[in-house]
Amino acid sequence: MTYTFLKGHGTENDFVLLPDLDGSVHGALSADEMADRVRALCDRRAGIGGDGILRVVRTSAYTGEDRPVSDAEWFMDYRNADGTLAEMCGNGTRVFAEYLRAAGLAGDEVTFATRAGDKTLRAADGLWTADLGSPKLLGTTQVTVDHHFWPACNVDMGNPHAAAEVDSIDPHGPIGDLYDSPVYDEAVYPHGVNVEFFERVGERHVSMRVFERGAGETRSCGTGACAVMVAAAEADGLAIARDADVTYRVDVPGGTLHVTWTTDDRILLTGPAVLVGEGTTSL
Ligand SMILES: N[C@@H](CCC[C@H](N)C(=O)O)C(=O)O
Repeated sequence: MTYTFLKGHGTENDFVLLPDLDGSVHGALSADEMADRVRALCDRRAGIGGDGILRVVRTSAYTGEDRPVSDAEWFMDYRNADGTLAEMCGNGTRVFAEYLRAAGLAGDEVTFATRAGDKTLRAADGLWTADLGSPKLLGTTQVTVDHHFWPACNVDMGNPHAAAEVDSIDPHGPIGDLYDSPVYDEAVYPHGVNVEFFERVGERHVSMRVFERGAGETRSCGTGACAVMVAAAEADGLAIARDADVTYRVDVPGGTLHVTWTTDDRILLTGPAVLVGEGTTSL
């Protein structure tokens, strides 16, 4: 059986998109079969290659047990490259919105369902801004690489994050190459965690690297950038004492994102979304 795919990315966090509007293409697969298909598609040598999958399906046509309760027409069915489900993907929301717009299924503003609730995105000046809702600051935890350890801010952006401020994110420094997951507290994160390391570049300007749950080190992570911004803003005393919207620039290996924390406690993620091509596959 062949089916259509597209390839896209947001600051080089790259995805295979699977249009499956009425659920008839992938909906009949068992959970294990779908996980196998995701791994095959995301394989960078034998497949298309990607950090994850964005399946585009009508909310009413999604047959998974975790079907969201939502009036939104479209559901962003996100899966990590290793086949696991994830609640949220910030860069993915922009690429998903870009696909809907390019396919004539939405305009410059769209709301769709995700496993972390409905998300609204708006396009302006060639970028998309995603309203990712309120962050949850859950205290301090610890992450370790080799014999180095750092305190990290536990931030829930719909998916779990540990954001650690460090002196340097240089791969030749203590963080190293991030081939393996940093060690984290499994009691705090029983379902795994995305680990971000960030360093200060200037005022309200940071640079980060990330080890993503289910994907390894990636070139960007949108929710990770939001978690980093929240951690930096908290350290800067802006988590509570915020009398105006606050924006941080977050540099990632694949580009630049901007994250705004509004006075009404919402996180807005702004960045690019690119569709690079499409084709058919039988993977
Ligand atoms: N890259 C994404 C996050 C994707 C999901 C993550 N790996 C998880 O398992 O929570 C982003 O841009 O937010």
